[in-house]
Amino acid sequence: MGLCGQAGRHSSAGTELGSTKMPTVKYQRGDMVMGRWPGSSLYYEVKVLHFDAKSQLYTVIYKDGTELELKEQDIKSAAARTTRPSCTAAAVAAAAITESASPSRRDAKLKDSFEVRLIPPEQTKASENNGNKKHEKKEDNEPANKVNEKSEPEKNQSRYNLRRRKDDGDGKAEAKAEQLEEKEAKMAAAAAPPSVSLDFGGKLGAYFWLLFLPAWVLFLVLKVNQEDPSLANFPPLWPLLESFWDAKALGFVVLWILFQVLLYILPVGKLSEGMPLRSGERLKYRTNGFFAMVVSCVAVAAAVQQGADLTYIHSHFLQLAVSSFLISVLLSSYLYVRSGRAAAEQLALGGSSGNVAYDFFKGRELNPRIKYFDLKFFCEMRPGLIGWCLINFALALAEMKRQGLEAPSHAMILVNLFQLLYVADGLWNEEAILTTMDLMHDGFGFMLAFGDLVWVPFTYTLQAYYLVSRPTPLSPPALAAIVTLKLVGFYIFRKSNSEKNAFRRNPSDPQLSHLKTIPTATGRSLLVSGWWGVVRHPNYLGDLLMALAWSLPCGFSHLLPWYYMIYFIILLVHRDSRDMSECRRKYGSAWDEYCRTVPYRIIPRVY
Ligand SMILES: NC(=O)c1ccc[n+]([C@@H]2O[C@H](COP(=O)([O-])OP(=O)(O)OC[C@H]3O[C@@H](n4cnc5c(N)ncnc54)[C@H](OP(=O)(O)O)[C@@H]3O)[C@@H](O)[C@H]2O)c1
Ligand SMILES: CC(C)=CCC[C@@H](C)[C@H]1CC[C@H]2C3=C(CC[C@]12C)[C@@]1(C)CC[C@H](O)C(C)(C)[C@@H]1CC3
Repeated sequence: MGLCGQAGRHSSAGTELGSTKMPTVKYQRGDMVMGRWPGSSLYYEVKVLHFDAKSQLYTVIYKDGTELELKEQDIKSAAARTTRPSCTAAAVAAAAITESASPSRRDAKLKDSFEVRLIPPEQTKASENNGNKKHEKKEDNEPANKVNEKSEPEKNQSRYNLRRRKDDGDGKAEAKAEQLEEKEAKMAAAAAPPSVSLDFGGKLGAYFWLLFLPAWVLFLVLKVNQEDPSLANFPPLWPLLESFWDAKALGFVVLWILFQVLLYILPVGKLSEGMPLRSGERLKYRTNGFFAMVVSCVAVAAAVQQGADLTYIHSHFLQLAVSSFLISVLLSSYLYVRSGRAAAEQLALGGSSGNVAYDFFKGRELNPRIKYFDLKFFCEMRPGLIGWCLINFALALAEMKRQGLEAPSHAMILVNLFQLLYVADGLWNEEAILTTMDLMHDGFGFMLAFGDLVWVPFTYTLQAYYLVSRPTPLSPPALAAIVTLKLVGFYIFRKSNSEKNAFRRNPSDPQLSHLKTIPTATGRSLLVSGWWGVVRHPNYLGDLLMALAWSLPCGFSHLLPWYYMIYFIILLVHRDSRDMSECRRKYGSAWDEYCRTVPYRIIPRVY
């Protein structure tokens, strides 16, 4: 080391570089030079962004957007290039840590470090745009940098690790470093600028979806009521206007939601922590969904025992759907109005386009709460999801009544049990929802309110509705094949979701130590083996296999019971591409590396 003298002795006059002044120092802004990677003797090509005379540090940027601050002695001129000029910071770091595998050497190197600070890629663009001024400000005030300053040695040790993680001694250092990673991730997230790209076709798209989604639900509900629901039989008969409305139906929906509110606020069950927000805060959620489901089942059974006729749900399906729709519109309006008072850091990224229709549709506030009552979490997991099972059960009773059966048909039992298992599993693992896209990134607006309260209970039940008046016998081999398919799908779905959830909650979980990971500049790693090494969304694969098993019992006479399967393929393909762009933005070249290592998105060797 110690290649050059101190930068300070050169600085006096200052050099004009674009609109900003840079003191006369050895390396100038824009120079391509070789920067030493902290903790190693490897040098990589970097661009000089800024020199700070006060701290005597150069801010440099790697090819993947990672920014570091280096001492002059850790920089060589490009002519001195010796190694891997175009590596990404992540790969660089991996090489560095592999190289320093021996603990004593590694410790020595880590000690020998650095006034270096790792700056997340999100900030890079902003800092590049704002030039030197921004950097000067950041050095003094940026909390992320302060944490990094302290923790760089540990951070490098854990983050840049492409080896199997159980090879790493007693894991204590790793656990400590992972805690720091989490802290850094919080800080990085807090500093992330709002994204400007608009999903769902942007502003025009929002108008379209606002009209199309309710119209589509209405179409499906009318269609499944037709004696011949084939596509040729179009359009379905339009009912009289007064038959859309039923005050009693609205009363039932309101009662159901209030009942779920009551179960949600009961001080029963665990309080789970959500993922860190941009502010660094972690919200607490009452995860007693499974309890709510069991109590709801008991309450429904008691009501039936007392003579309640659940087939009302079948005969008033349209009115119940319309009532739920009205509630979802009221809720979305409330959410939109209250989001006007929300602080900037409480808004979802990209949730504030300024366009009323778009913001109303997509939702602005990330976690709207009334005291501790989390509206998004509640709506996503409770009334609609448990309501879905209630409706399915009512439809099984309606089938028995309509077809004069003593027990529901095999097809109806399969559909009921399969979907009950899906919902029960979701509620049993309720904590896992806290790491999904909806909870972490999406605002709460019409899309999710309508999706949770109308779309899920009134379109996910179409298979059961279809079977009420369309007997579909199943042979024993068909039955066995469908059950097997469901179980295989469920296994993939559950295992992959649990693996990611466990990893995100505790990256140093000893049970996951056999998995390989790719480090990223944000401090979080990506799983690259196990389920997440097979395809990029193994959970979607399992979900799709289950969806297939839900449609198969309804046979092939009509397209209508296959609607869920078709919708789900579209939803998941779109969700996957939304997630890919989001991860590309978050993780930069580490994400590209993951995509190269795991080339298929959902179906191995196909897609
Ligand atoms: N029935 C339905 O209507 C329905 C609809 C949609 C979804 N779902 C199901 O809901 C579940 C959740 O789906 P989701 O769309 O929210 O997506 P998800 O797959 O649970 O979450 C995606 C996130 O996981 C993280 N991630 C991605 N690759 C990773 C890797 N290799 N290692 C570690 N973390 C990685 C990333 O976030 P971070 O890096 O920021 O953690 C990414 O943004 C899925 O099982 C899906 O099938 C059901
Ligand atoms: C209105 C439209 C077209 C879309 C809204 C989408 C919304 C209905 C889904 C988005 C994420 C979904 C989801 C589940 C249900 C449906 C959504 C809310 C889920 C709660 C179902 C149960 C699962 O076990 C799960 C993994 C917890 C699901 C999480 C995602």
